[in-house]
Amino acid sequence: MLPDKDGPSDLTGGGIQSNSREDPAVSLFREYLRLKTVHPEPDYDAALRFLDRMAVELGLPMQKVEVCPGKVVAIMTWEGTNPSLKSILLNSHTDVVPVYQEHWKYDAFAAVKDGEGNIYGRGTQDMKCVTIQYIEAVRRLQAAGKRFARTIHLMFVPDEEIGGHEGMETFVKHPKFLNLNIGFALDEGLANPAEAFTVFYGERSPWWITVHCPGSPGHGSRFVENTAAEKLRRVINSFLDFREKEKHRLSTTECFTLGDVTTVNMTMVKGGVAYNVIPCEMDVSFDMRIPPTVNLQEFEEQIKRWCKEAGEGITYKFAQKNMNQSTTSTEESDPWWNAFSSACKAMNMTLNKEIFPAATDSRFIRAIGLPAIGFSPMNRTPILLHDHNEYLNEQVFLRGIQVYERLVPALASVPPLPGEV
Ligand code: MET
Ligand SMILES: [Zn+2]
Ligand SMILES: [Zn+2]
Repeated sequence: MLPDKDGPSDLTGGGIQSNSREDPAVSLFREYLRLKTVHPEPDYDAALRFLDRMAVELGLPMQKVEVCPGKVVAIMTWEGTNPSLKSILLNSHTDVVPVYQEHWKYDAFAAVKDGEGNIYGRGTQDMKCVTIQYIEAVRRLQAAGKRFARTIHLMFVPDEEIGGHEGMETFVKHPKFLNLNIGFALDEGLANPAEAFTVFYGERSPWWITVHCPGSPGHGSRFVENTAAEKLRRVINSFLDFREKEKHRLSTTECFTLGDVTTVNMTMVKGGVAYNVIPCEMDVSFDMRIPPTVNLQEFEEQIKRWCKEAGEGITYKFAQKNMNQSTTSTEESDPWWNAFSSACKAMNMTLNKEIFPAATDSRFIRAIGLPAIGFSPMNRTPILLHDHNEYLNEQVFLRGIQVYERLVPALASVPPLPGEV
């Protein structure tokens, strides 16, 4: 491994303080990146120990709720001067996706910083940056002696990357979640390679489907009728022809982003036992992401037709089927959006409003009727989440703290809404 410019002591992690030229917030970020909260066996205990220490440093109480065995949600609370008002949620997940280490320039869990200040590591963009930015913004606001009317909760959840079933999806139904009395939530977004920042007011619905094709078996040397493979081919053709159409619609429609079309990707195929035995069944799986503007009932009818037209006995099963298409208001008259967008405007930030192309825990928050905005303050940054060599520049990271230093007060100072005391 190449030594980075702060010297080798920096790579040891733990409590060792790095070179004095580095901002302590950057050192803390790099320390958090070194925790291996990576699937399939995330070290959630390490994250919880880290967060415990942060809560002590910030002098904030932290509750831990074990929503499922071994799956703990941690919540730090900075009480407002009027705690009866609805609170602000700053949400982040602690888990990260696996890496193909052989394709990385550096150890994906060493948080190496290169000569340009780019910090490499799994989670630099998704979304350990945001976790530390929330913490650092709160630390600085406290140091400046600030207090706000509304209570602020910093929530740290497990399992987002594997669907959130034993994380946010379960926790939003828990009485302790309702006790938080949340009025508005911030969660993750995406980097933007240009000068603007992207904000997300809704998400596409993830549908994960496996289509099962039964067929007549027989010897591999014959023209057997009604084989599983023939049916599988028609199914694949229907799904992938639709994929082509949507891809074309995206490339030919001005101002469309990925969030505005349906993506379909064939991600798994299964079947067969030997070269010369025609199999009696074959399965194919697709990852589909459907924009909130699509009628989901009609979309499923179309899938049914594709299966029916492909031959007899074809069935399908969903592993993931999100039916909630709620979006969050971005009308100027909406008090939350107004506070958010005005604070950004005051910092001369340009915002691009989009539909999130993938899925985040925001979908569970919106599904219970709460407004949520997906936002990770990373401009001038290529979108590298889940990719090899994921990185974030330290200057962009530090600027993000300043962004939250303005956003959090604006949201926590939204005047009482109709119905609030
Ligand atoms: C659909 S579960 C969410 C897992 C991950 N965030 C994704 O969008 O793929
Ligand atoms: Zn994420
Ligand atoms: Zn992710």
